[in-house]
Amino acid sequence: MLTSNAGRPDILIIDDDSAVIMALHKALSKIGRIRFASDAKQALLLIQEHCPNLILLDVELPDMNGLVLCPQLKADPDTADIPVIFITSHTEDGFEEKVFNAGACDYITKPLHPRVVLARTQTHLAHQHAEQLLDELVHTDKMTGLANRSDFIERLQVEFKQARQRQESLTVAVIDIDEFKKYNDQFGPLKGDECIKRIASALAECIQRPEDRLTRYGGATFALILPNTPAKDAEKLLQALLNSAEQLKITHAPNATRQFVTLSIGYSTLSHPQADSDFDNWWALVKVAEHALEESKQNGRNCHRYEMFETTLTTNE
Ligand SMILES: Nc1nc2c(ncn2[C@@H]2O[C@H](COP(=O)(O)OP(=O)(O)OP(=O)(O)O)[C@@H](O)[C@H]2O)c(=O)[nH]1
Repeated sequence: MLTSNAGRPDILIIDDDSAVIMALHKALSKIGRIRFASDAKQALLLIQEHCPNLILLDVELPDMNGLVLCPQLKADPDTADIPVIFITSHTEDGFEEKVFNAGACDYITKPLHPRVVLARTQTHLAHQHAEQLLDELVHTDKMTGLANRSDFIERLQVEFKQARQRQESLTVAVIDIDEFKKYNDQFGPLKGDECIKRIASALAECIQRPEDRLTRYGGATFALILPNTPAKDAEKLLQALLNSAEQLKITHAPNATRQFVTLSIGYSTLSHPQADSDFDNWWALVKVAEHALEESKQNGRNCHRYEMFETTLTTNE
């Protein structure tokens, strides 16, 4: 699903009363891009097309009660984080509780006061923006700007599950800078950091599909998740990664095996998973890829090695 651009928040109003829509539009058009839906069906289509930053939701919609729609949005990982503010004329006892139980972050009662609508909307947009920044911070490697190890672990679990549900293959590659200790010892840690950053950028440039995830897995090690990718397709990309690092021509330490800095890669693939299989040992796939990496180191480095992943086997680590 597409997400909204950070500059101008996308606000979705779901209401079938044109007077309410006009009033909300007037109050909020200066701070965001406003879209409308007059029923739940249309709203879901708009959300699917472009994920809004905030939703203003009427309780009584022609085709569904807002108190039913809101929990549906909260149950879907793609829409769970969108703040939902109810617009309502209900003031009876217990209603407030129902709204928050449905997953709303707030509610505004009619008649609408433009300044109150604006203030509440801005508060929740600011809160959502801060949460997004925090999430980015938690999942990003500061030095390279790539996703970090926590992101890798979380994403791999999601991709592993999806690969089984869709019965698609999933490839994981572990990529390591060769003899990096020698580089560090020769040129010092600052130059070492520079080298890691240059390699990270070169690798990132090779990744074309948005669903492929390159992460900094450890010090001088990267990991790549390739959803819906059989081993033979992964091989082409991995060769391109090896070439991209070599082409940087970063002079290695004099005692290193090669004149320029190179990479070694190990990879493995979850092939033809069964949808009903209860095998969910995603970590075993990483261990097999790591084992293949060791093989490539032993085979002279600057190469990739594949190792078959047996879903009947488990690792103790
Ligand atoms: N400059 C710098 N060095 C790091 C960073 N993280 C890890 N390292 C260093 O990277 C080196 C990795 O070396 P090793 O994994 O032991 O092995 P290697 O020298 O790469 O040898 P092979 O893996 O066998 O090719 C160690 O010297 C770490 O101290 C970092 O963020 N910056």
